Amino acid sequence: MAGEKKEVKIFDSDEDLVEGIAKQTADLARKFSIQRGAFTVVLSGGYLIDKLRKLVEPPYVGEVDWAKWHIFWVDERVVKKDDPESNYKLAKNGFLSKVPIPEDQIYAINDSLDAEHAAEDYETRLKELVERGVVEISPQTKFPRFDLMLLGMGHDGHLASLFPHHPLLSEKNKWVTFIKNSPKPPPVRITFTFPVIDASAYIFMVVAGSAEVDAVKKALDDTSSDDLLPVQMVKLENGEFIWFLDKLAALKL
Ligand SMILES: O=C1O[C@H](COP(=O)(O)O)[C@@H](O)[C@H](O)[C@H]1O
Repeated sequence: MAGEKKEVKIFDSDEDLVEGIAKQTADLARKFSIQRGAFTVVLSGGYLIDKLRKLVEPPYVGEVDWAKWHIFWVDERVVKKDDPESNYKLAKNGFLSKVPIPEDQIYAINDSLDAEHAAEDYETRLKELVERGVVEISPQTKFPRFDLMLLGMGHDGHLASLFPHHPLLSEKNKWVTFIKNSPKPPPVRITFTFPVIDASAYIFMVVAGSAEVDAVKKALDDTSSDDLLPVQMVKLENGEFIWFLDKLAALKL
């Protein structure tokens, strides 16, 4: 695989969508666990977590080698882990508490730090995991290369905490950065940068329901615009970007 491969999958029902996500995630988990003895997975917040619900049911829950999984967040709100706004809490309640991933392989942000230091701390911890060979490094760009990012998109086309027209869209050096004026509350967050997202081996972009129908249309049909949505700015250097859409999200395609 060289460059970016794109695919759009449209599912007739929510059940088919969650089944499709579970099957392809389990297939990738097997592939990477065998190939490299680890499977590094990056989660977003939002309703993505609910769409992982089949993975925690038979047959997947019993077949997946959860001990190989390492969990990261593409973005996190700078709040305590038990705050209702926490992406960690969302994932813990909806997914992580239902599968036997070792606790020390779940890399939540340090919620005792302010945004700037939490971002620095997360980047330092990622560097240690690269040193230990848990997280791969892109040979081309030297940014960390995660096996799979399971992501959602906002109705304004944002992914992670990379919002339209925000200066963070042009961050080229940092792995993890922070934002204090997020247009979507809460305002203070940390986020992976584009170079990290672009180094991924696989991205599953999961969009369901009608709220993002216009963003999906623009993202997929209006690729030559000079006003690109953040999701359109992803350029995988050597990876596969797969859209998982339900019929409502794909209605205008
Ligand atoms: O604030 C956020 O929003 C996006 C999209 O969320 P959704 O509720 O529209 O699914 C999410 O991907 C991101 O992780 C989160 O912090």
